[in-house]
Amino acid sequence: MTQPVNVTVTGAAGQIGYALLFRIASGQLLGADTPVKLRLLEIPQGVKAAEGTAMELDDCAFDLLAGIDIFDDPTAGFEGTNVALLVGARPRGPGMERGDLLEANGGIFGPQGKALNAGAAEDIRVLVVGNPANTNALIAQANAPDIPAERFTAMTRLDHNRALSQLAAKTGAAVGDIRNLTIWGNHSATQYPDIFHAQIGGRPAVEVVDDQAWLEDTFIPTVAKRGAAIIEARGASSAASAANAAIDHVHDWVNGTPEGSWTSAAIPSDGSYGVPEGLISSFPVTSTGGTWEIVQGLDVNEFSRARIDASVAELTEERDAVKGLGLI
Ligand SMILES: NC(=O)C1=CN([C@@H]2O[C@H](COP(=O)(O)OP(=O)(O)OC[C@H]3O[C@@H](n4cnc5c(N)ncnc54)[C@H](O)[C@@H]3O)[C@@H](O)[C@H]2O)C=CC1
Ligand SMILES: O=C([O-])CC(=O)C(=O)O
Repeated sequence: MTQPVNVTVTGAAGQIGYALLFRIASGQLLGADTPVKLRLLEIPQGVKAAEGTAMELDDCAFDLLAGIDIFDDPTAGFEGTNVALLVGARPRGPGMERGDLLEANGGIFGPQGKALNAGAAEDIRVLVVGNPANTNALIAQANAPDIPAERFTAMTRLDHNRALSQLAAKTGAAVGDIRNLTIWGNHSATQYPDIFHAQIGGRPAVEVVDDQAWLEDTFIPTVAKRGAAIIEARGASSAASAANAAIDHVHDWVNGTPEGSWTSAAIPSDGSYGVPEGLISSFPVTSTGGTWEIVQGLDVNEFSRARIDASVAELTEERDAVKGLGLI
């Protein structure tokens, strides 16, 4: 049997944690041949609930689950870890401004970055889910100077999947017939879901849709504001769909994206498409050999350019704010 892979999940006792852990343990994150050891990291108040989840994981008798450990200290929680899913974050409370939220999360992602730097395995890969995900990833990365910068990523796969589903519903196509959608920018309401390079059953998606008003007035805002719509409907933020997207992101990162198609992930910019180098921004990406690469050479029309620029401007502001707070 192959060596188990150590997977640390922070915020393990939260709603996304509950939707995520069972799927990791069943082999959906890394594949049906890869045993996993789960490391659940919580704050002290969350440890008891994490213990309950661990009992349930035991009760599933998953073949691939080689062990579960629970921690309330990041240094111990990230010791030897290969895959870190940073889900736990400080939600925005009443009256909190963006700056307050960034500062509160700096208190989480700064120490977690240091702990990853101190003890994670050589091949560590980090996915940040906790919001504001892109900038939290930047904070963790800045605190982990010995880990290659490209190992820090943030999740826009939920946005990507939401866009796929909306496009399928509009056109009557199967989700599996749609290729090469892109989410650009920040995981926030400024994100830009781009269908200009997408294909549906081999035809350009814009041609199949043939409805610019729908694109501008329905598709883009529906995808960008879906998180808020879920909160409104469910009384709680997306959890199972967020966990599903985290599984998709890491699975494709480790096992590769299918030939001839790309997905979306927020990864450190190398300056491509005019996104300032170092910002953790969503791009069209493929993965081969365990490394994300930005899809190059796409024409960006004026409509797309303005929207990409607006989201990237927000990311730049967030970066400047955390820099001002001394968090990076
Ligand atoms: N990127 C994306 O697409 C999405 C991101 N999110 C974000 O994911 C995050 C988690 O969401 P939920 O699971 O619904 O929240 P939740 O509030 O149910 O759970 C969060 C858990 O994190 C724990 N936690 C807080 N600080 C921690 C720390 N320093 N170390 C370890 N654990 C810590 C809490 O005790 C709690 O159990 C939120 O920030 C949410 O906004 C949610 C949906 C989609
Ligand atoms: O909007 C939220 O607070 C949760 C989130 O990130 C999403 O569902 O996309």
